[in-house]
Amino acid sequence: MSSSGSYAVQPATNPAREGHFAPGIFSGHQKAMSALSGKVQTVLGPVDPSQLGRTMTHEHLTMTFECCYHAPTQGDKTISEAPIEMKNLFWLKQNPYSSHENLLLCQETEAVREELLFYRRAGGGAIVENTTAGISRDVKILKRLAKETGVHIVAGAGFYVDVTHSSETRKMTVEKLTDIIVNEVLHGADGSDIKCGVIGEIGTSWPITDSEKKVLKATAHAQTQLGCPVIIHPGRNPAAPAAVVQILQEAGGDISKTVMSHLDRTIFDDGELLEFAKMGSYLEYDLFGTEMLNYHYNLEVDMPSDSQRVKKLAFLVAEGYEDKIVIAHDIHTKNRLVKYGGHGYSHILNNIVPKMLTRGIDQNQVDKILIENPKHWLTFN
Ligand SMILES: CCC(=O)NCCS(=O)(=O)O
Repeated sequence: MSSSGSYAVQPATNPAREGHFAPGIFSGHQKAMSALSGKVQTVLGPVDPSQLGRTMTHEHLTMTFECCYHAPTQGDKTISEAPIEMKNLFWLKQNPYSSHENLLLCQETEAVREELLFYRRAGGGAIVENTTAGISRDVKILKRLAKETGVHIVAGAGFYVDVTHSSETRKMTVEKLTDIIVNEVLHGADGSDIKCGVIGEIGTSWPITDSEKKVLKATAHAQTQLGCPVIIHPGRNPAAPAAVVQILQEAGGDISKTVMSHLDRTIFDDGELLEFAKMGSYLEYDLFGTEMLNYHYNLEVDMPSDSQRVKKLAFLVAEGYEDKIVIAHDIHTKNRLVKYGGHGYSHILNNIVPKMLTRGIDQNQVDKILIENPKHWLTFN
């Protein structure tokens, strides 16, 4: 920021910024950036960061996950194709990706609306909705939900994992991808004027594909121009988060304003976790409420329990990372909703916070994790 409070555009000496925009377009961005500086951009418009309150930094309110359907064993084929029934809820908890119906969160807007009202009553203020291109983002529904529930909702710009990239997306240059992302933040997404307030979740696989590498570079370039928050979905390998950060860093991204999601199923070794933490991103434990015996996307992984997640948070706090931790549930299937016997969007506030307080994390640290860290991350530079 300049002393007059307006955003000072850096000279184009950063290689990540050079040559990507016609001067006319760039000065348009410059104007919008000064308006967003110091604000959080929700689907209802920019707000003062102090208005957010307790914030879940990684949720979905409407999306489809058919891209990631996991075929069940032969014996479970019938349940997998049937509508969801009470008697199959335990099966669904163990096999969430093997039921077609379970992957259609987009059919549950009324239930989600009701559950956001529970969330407000439980003391929740804001939700970051990470649905990006490839898993059916719908910012118009997000705007309606924000209006009807009073929950601040921040929508995500950009692209999910490679398997969802269209052939058109794959052919795009980094410049074109950057333009799309910048446009979703400055002008609106999904053919509307409803604007995204974060880039991501940007999807990556393991190994990271060529198309994903282009999207990561575009993410860094867009972030450099916008001064905005970024959130990443890493591949399922302990080396994946650092590999992503390296690509973002080399492309000029601001790692201190980037969240690395899904660490609960990605890095297990404490030494490796601390090595990664040193790279400077926010560290996100966002699968609270998910407990399953076999994690079908990577059978090598033992999905942790909520108690183990809390232990990891306490470890990171003890190691001095209380200013870098953020948490969420990452609800992305129907069975996670209260309507289907799941934990819903208020589980952390109702059940995990009291547990944190008995496991060496004090109220001030809880407030940092739920209020201060999300606020700083989400505020545009
Ligand atoms: C779209 C939701 C999402 O990607 N969730 C992550 C699931 S997992 O990779 O952690 O299993």
